[in-house]
Amino acid sequence: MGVTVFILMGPAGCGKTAVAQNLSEHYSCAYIEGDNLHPAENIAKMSNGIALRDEDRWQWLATVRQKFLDKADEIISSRSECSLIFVTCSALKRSYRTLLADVDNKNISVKFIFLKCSPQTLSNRLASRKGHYMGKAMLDSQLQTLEEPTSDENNVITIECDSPLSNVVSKIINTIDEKPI
Ligand SMILES: Nc1ncnc2c1ncn2[C@@H]1O[C@H](COP(=O)(O)OP(=O)(O)O)[C@@H](O)[C@H]1O
Ligand SMILES: O=C(O)[C@H](O)[C@@H](O)[C@H](O)[C@H](O)COP(=O)(O)O
Repeated sequence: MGVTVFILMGPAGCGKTAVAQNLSEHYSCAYIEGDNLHPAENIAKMSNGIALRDEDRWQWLATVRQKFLDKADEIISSRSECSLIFVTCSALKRSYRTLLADVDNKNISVKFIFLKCSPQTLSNRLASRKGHYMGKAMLDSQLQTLEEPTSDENNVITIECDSPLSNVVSKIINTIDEKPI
């Protein structure tokens, strides 16, 4: 049996968590929250409005990757019904995506879903989100760091996400199920 890992990616506020929760519910499949895997130092930095650097992110990305690989092994060995895993991870740079997708197991396929939003939408969503360490003030650095996936990154599906959540989730489900959008 093969497992497909879908990594919901994009800057803070694009909807990674909200979308992943909906998809995992729809498919009754696993969901891994990348934000929960940051080391405490990273959370402290972001809470204080300090943007992460590459050096802060490598270990975190390796942890995210290991977490979904372990989950995929578990699914394969238990012959679980659901062969999909949804992961939230900003994966802002191409080099981060390369690291995450570097999986030497023909039974595990890694794909990215880029939740593409206008800066205005991101700003509005971060302003209204409550109780999260990542404030609106960090948005500029997120957008500066973001390397939008290019057409040669053939493991990336781009979904326009300025529309309501239900619409975004439906578009992704249709794509995963290979129905016309
Ligand atoms: N498509 C959408 N339309 C409206 N609000 C959304 C949409 N996607 C997410 N939100 C809301 O925007 C905020 C940020 O979403 P969240 O999932 O936390 O983003 P991320 O995990 O990418 O930082 C949350 O309050 C969430 O409920
Ligand atoms: O690489 C980074 O700078 C961080 O991972 C960042 O991109 C991520 O967005 C935070 O974890 C905040 O969490 P939210 O994305 O849920 O706002």
